[in-house]
Amino acid sequence: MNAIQDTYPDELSHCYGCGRLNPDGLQIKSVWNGNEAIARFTPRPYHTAVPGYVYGGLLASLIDCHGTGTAAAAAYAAAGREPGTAPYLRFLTASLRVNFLKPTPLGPELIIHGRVKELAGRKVVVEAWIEVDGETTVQGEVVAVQAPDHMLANLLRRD
Ligand SMILES: CCCCCCCC/C=C\CCCCCCCC(=O)SCCNC(=O)CCNC(=O)[C@H](O)C(C)(C)COP(=O)(O)OP(=O)(O)OC[C@H]1O[C@@H](n2cnc3c(N)ncnc32)[C@H](O)[C@@H]1OP(=O)(O)O
Repeated sequence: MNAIQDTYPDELSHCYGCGRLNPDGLQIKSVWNGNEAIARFTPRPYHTAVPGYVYGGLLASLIDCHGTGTAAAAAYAAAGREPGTAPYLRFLTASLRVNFLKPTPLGPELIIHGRVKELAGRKVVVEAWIEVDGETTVQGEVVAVQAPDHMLANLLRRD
């Protein structure tokens, strides 16, 4: 199954967290299964907080971009539309809350989960959490708001 980020148009694919066209970014891939979205990410040694543990800012970035990706996938599904089709359902982070429940070990693959708590109008509230070796170490919530048309129009204008 395609990741939602692989369906974003090129102009909206430069985000540090989730843009497939950002060679220095995290390039996370969120796959929607009809119920939740899952992304997998293995931190690099330079993503260190203290030796052996993952930097919290990276974990927040994973929650952030997986949250906006989950919102996009869920919004297309709710509208009965094919992901990535225009007019684009692309979401910005209005609010990001992250709780670090316990230290996240550096080395193993992280599994990032995203589920929709609320979807109404242009707003999607996503609960997200990070699992490593079967334990949840981070829990968060993203309020994602659909990018207003005037913002998209500026970026998508081709002249
Ligand atoms: C980075 C800027 C890009 C600009 C160009 C965008 C076009 C490209 C689009 C897509 C590319 C995406 C690239 C990936 C992004 C990955 C994640 C990030 O890093 S995003 C960067 C950090 N986030 C921001 O910089 C947002 C800055 N904030 C804003 O621009 C506005 O505040 C925005 C669009 C988020 C909302 O403004 P409104 O005027 O459209 O919203 P209203 O109509 O007032 O609210 C809609 C609903 O959302 C709720 N809402 C709005 N802000 C909220 C908040 N902070 N907390 C809770 N709810 C909030 C409201 O209560 C309302 O809810 P009710 O419909 O009444 O239920």
